Amino acid sequence: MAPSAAPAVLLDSLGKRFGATEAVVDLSLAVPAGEVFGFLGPNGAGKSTTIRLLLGLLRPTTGRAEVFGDAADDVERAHRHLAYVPADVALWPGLTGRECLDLLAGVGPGTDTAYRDELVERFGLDPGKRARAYSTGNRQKVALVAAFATRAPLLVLDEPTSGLDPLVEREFRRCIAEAAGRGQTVFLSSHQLAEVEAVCTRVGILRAGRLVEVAGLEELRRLRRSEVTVELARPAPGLERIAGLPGVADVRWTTPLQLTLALTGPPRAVLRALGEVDVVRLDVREPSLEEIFLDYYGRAAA
Ligand SMILES: Nc1ncnc2c1ncn2[C@@H]1O[C@H](COP(=O)(O)OP(=O)(O)OP(=O)(O)O)[C@@H](O)[C@H]1O
Repeated sequence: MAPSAAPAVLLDSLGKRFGATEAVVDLSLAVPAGEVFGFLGPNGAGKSTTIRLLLGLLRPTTGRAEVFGDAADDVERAHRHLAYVPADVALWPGLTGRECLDLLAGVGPGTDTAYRDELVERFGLDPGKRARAYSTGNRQKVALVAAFATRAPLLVLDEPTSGLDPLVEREFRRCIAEAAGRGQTVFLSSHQLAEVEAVCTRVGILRAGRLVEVAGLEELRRLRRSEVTVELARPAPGLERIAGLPGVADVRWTTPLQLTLALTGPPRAVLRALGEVDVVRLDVREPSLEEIFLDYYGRAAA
C-alpha cells in the first residue's frame, strides 16, 4: 500500500498542448486518499487527456502528475496503486470474458476473485463468450468488473457508464459505494451531472482544459436547475409577477400563451402562481451539463 500521507492524485500546474490545441491548461488539484472525486466536463473539455497524463500515457507539456506520491511517468511504480477503465474498452478478441478477466487480474495490483465472481453475476456478464462477440456495453462491464475486483487503492474510471443500461448503472453505483467503504479512492470522469451527484463527495469542473470549479456536493446542487415550459389556455397578464418569485430566473415569453423559466430550489411559489391560471401543458426538464456550463461559465470564459 502507498503511504497514506500523499494524496491519491496530485496534479500540479499540469498542461498539455496538441499543436494549436490547449487540451489541458495549468491544472492543479489534489484528491486525498479515500475520496470519490467526480471529474466533470462537456465533450472535449480535456478529461481524457488529464487521465492519460495521470496514467503516464501522455507526456505533459507543463507541470507534473503523481499517484500516491509516485510520479506518473514512473509507470511501473505509479500503476501499482491503480486500476483503470478507459472510455473505449478494447479487449483481446479471441479470449473469452473470463480469460480477459484472468489476464487483467494478472497485471493489476491484486484481485479479490470471490468478489470478482460476485460482480460477474451482478453485472449480468456471460464470461464464457469471446470478447469479439461482446457489445460495447459488455466490454465495458468486463473492464469494470476487473477494476472493481482489484484492491488497488485508486480506481481511475473514464466515462465508464456511457454504454450501460440503467440496471447495470445501478450496480455500478453500488460498486462505487462498496469501493469507498473499503477505503479505495475513486477518480471518476463523467459528463453526467446526475451520475456524479449520486456517487461523488467532491467534484471538479473542467471547461476548455481549465478547472473552473472544485466544489462539494452541496455547492454542486446549486448548479442544478430545472427548465420549465408553461403553455396557457388564454393570456394571463397577472403571471408577469412570476419573474420575481424565489428561485426563478430567465423568464421568457415565447408567445403570449407560452413562457419558459429556469427554476432553482423548491418549486412551491411557482406552482402556487401557476395554480391560479389556466395551464394546458407543463414541461419540466433538467438541462444537460453542457447547457449549465454555458449558462454559468460561458460569459465568464468569453
Ligand atoms: N492526440 C490528440 N491530438 C490532437 N488533439 C487532441 C488529442 N487528444 C485530444 N485532443 C484534443 O484535446 C481536447 C480535449 O480532448 P479530451 O479527449 O481530453 O476531452 P474529453 O473531456 O475527454 O472529451 P470527451 O468527453 O468527448 O471524451 C479536444 O479538443 C481534443 O480534440
